[in-house]
Parts: sequence; structure tokens; C-alpha cells
Amino acid sequence: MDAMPLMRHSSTFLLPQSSPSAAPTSDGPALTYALVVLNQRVPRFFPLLWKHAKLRLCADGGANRVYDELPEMFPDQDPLDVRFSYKPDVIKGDMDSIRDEVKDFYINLGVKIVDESHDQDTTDLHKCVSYICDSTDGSEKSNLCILVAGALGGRFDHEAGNINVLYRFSSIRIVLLSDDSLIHLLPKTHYHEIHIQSSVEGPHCGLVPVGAPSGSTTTTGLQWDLNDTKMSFGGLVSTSNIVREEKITVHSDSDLLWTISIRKTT
Ligand SMILES: Nc1ncnc2c1ncn2[C@@H]1O[C@H](COP(=O)(O)OP(=O)(O)OP(=O)(O)O)[C@@H](O)[C@H]1O
Ligand SMILES: Cc1ncc(C[n+]2csc(CCO)c2C)c(N)n1
Repeated sequence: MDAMPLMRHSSTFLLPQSSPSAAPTSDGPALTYALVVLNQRVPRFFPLLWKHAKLRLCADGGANRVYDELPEMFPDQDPLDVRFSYKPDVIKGDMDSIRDEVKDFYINLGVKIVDESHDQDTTDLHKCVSYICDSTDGSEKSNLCILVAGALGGRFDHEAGNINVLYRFSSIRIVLLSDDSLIHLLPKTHYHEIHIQSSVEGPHCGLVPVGAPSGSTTTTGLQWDLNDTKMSFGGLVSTSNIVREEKITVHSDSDLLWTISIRKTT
């Protein structure tokens, strides 16, 4: 149990890049971020996520959101200038939601469009995550972190599909985001340290055994810590918990979802 490798997590992508705490520290590794924009209202801190990302993808109708909502976020600027500055690298999906005018606009800007309308068995988010993994070298995958904007709230079938992507790519760091909260997977292969960025996240949090029950989970740093505790749907799941310390530790025999609230001031 003690030989288990440590995985550190820290939501520094919610801080401005110039912020000292956004730089790599003992809080967590220096990560390379990719961003996937889904077809839901973009979060208010979207420009921050965009700046952190080295690769930016829109999942099908996510392109409509960048096209429509970014100019609304910067009402004092010319909409065209805003669209030029927020030009995605790739638009990928089954292309049944992107509007023709939006598709044509980005084709003219040279954006790569990957039409996978033949695949009706995987979601547009899944298709985008596959693209990012395929374009990342094996040695760089451990430093990759995929931020997913617009993944929570909205239609529950889509939310469940988005959570399933965390499990299907369980060796890749993926963070699902909305305006209100974030979710990521804590794989059972690791012992976890979560460094709380208390200026932008918390205090509400949860540990949820979505994929399978947990026979034993132990935590430190929470108001209601678990101590060799069983969790399952139909039994206990840790929701409405509160972070009490700057560092949370989690040790579990099952994959767990970690979720934490995002502060309104972000
Ligand atoms: N209401 C929502 N809540 C959560 N995620 C969403 C929602 N709507 C879309 N998404 C995410 O954005 C991605 C792209 O959305 P888009 O509307 O283009 O998908 P779609 O497959 O055409 O959806 P539909 O099931 O409506 O045909 C989806 O794969 C999903 O991950
Ligand atoms: C059992 C099963 N349930 C639902 C779908 C439908 N579906 C799942 S992902 C997707 C693509 C959405 O862009 C669609 C249409 C399926 N294929 N198989």
C-alpha cells in the first residue's frame, strides 16, 4: 500500500498565468494543457483556460459557442477581432450541430476540421480526447492535462457521457469544468495529494465512487474524513463535504471522482 505512486493535483489553470502560484511548484507537476470546448455556455473564466492551453479544440457545436459567445464577453471589441484571437486549432465531431456559417468562417481561417459523422458510437468529447492523445508523444502523455469547458450542467445523458470519458481515458489527466464545479478522476493506481487553490475553489467537495464501489477509502484534510470507509451507490457516498486543509490526501482501492466547487469570484 505504501509503495503506491503519488499523483499530485492542483487547479492552477484557474489562476492567471502571471500569478506566482500558477508556476510549477511542489504543489504539482508542470503540465501541458489542452482545451476542449463543448456545446454549452462557455464558463466566465474561459479566457484563462484558453491562455493556459497549447492546443484548443471545439467539439462539433462547441465551435458555435466560441463564435457566438466570445464576442459577447468582450462587448467593447470588434466581434471579428475577438473571433480572430480565439481561433481554435481543430474542430472535430460528427458535425451535426456546428452551423454552416460557423464552419465556413473557421475553414476560411485555416482551422482543421475533422468530420467523423460515420462514428455514431462515441461522443464528440471522446473524439476530441482521442485526437489530443494521438497528437501527443507517449513520453509527454504523463504531463498532459485536458481541460473540458461546458462539461457539467445541462443534459444529464451528456454529463454521464462526459464522465464516462474520464474512465475510458483513465491514464490521462482530464478535468471536466462548468461555472460551478470541476470533476476529475482519482485512479486507484495512485495515492493522491490535492493542493487546494482556495482563492478560486472550494470549500464544497465530494468523493464519489461512480465506476464501482470502494471497499476502503481513507482521506485527510476534509471536514468529514473517511477512515478505511466503504462507499457505494445505495450506501455512503461523500457529498457536501468541506475542504479543511490546503492539502487533501486520498487513498482508495477504487477509482473515485473528486469534485470541488469553483468560487463565484473566479
Ligand atoms: N447539455 C449538455 N450538457 C453537457 N455536455 C454537453 C451538452 N450539450 C453538449 N455537450 C457536450 O458537447 C459535445 C458536443 O455537443 P453537440 O451538441 O455538438 O453534440 P451532439 O452529439 O450533436 O449532441 P446530441 O446528442 O444533442 O445530438 C457533446 O459530445 C457533449 O460532450
Ligand atoms: C447503445 C448506444 N446508445 C446510444 C448511441 C447513440 N450515440 C452514442 S454517441 C453518439 C454520437 C453523438 O455525437 C450517438 C448518436 C449508440 N451509438 N449506442
